[in-house]
Amino acid sequence: MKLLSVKHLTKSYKGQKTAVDNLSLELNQGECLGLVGESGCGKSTLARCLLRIEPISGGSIYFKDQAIENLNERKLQPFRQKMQIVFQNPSAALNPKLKIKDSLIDPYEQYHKKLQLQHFSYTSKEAYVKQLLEAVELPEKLAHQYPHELSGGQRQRVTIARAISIEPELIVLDEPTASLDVISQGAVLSLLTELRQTLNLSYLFISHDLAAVAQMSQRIMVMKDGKIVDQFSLDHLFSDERHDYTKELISIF
Ligand SMILES: Nc1ncnc2c1ncn2[C@@H]1O[C@H](COP(=O)(O)OP(=O)(O)OP(=O)(O)O)[C@@H](O)[C@H]1O
Repeated sequence: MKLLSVKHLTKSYKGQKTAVDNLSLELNQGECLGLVGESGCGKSTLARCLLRIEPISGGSIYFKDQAIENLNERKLQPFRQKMQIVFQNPSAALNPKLKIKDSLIDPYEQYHKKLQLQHFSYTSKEAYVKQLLEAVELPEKLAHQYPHELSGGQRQRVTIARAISIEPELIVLDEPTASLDVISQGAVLSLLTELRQTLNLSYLFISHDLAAVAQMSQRIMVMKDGKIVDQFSLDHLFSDERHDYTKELISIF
C-alpha cells in the first residue's frame, strides 16, 4: 500500500535555481526508500516540503491518498503526528536547557489526546521515558542528564526516541548519521533498521552516502539538480542500466 505519494513537487527560492524540480515519488508502507545525491541537490528542501515545514511552489503531496499540501495547521495536526523527521544535527534538535526526560515527553504531551499507542504504553512519565530509552538502547540514567552531557551518538538516539515516541507511520531521516563517527554511524543505522521492523515504520532515508543508503534501503532514488534521475530496487544497484550519474556515485562508493 502507498503511504506517501508526491506528484510534480516544485520548490523555488526567490532569485535561485529551482531547488526541487517537478519531482514525483511513491513510498510504500513498511519500506525504507533511500534518496541519495550530492550536497545542494535539494534533498533537505524536499524533506521539509514533504512534511509541510516549508511552503511548496507547486505539486501535490498525498499521505494515504489524502492531499495534504493545502491543509491548514489545524487539519495538518493528525498528519504531523504520523510523519516525523530526524535531522542531521541532534544538538540543534534538542533543547539544551531541558533534561532528556523532558525532551522525550514533549511530543507525547503535544499529541496525547489523539494518540492510541500500540507499541508503548503510558502509565507514568517515568515509565514511558524508560521504555523510550530502552527502545533506542540507552541507559535509563540518561533521563536525568542534559544534552551536552551526552555523546553525539547518544544525542541522536534521543532524537530518534522522540520521533518514535508518538508512534508515527513515516519517519524522514535526513542524513541522520552524518555528524557521527563511523562506529556510531553503523550502530545507529542498525538500530534504525531494527526499529523499522519492530515498530512497523516506513522511512525516507536521505543521505549523500550511497553506502549508507544501500545498507538501509529496499529501493533507491538518485537526485541531481532537484530532479530524480534514476530509481531502482537495491538488487539492481550494480546493473548496467544505471544512469551515468548513479555509476559515478557507485565509483566513489
Ligand atoms: N531557505 C533557503 N533559502 C534559499 N535557498 C535555499 C534555502 N534552503 C535551500 N536553499 C537552496 O536550495 C538548494 C538545495 O539545497 P538543499 O539543502 O535542499 O540540498 P541538499 O541536497 O539537502 O544539500 P546538503 O546535503 O548539503 O544539505 C541549494 O541551492 C540551496 O542553496
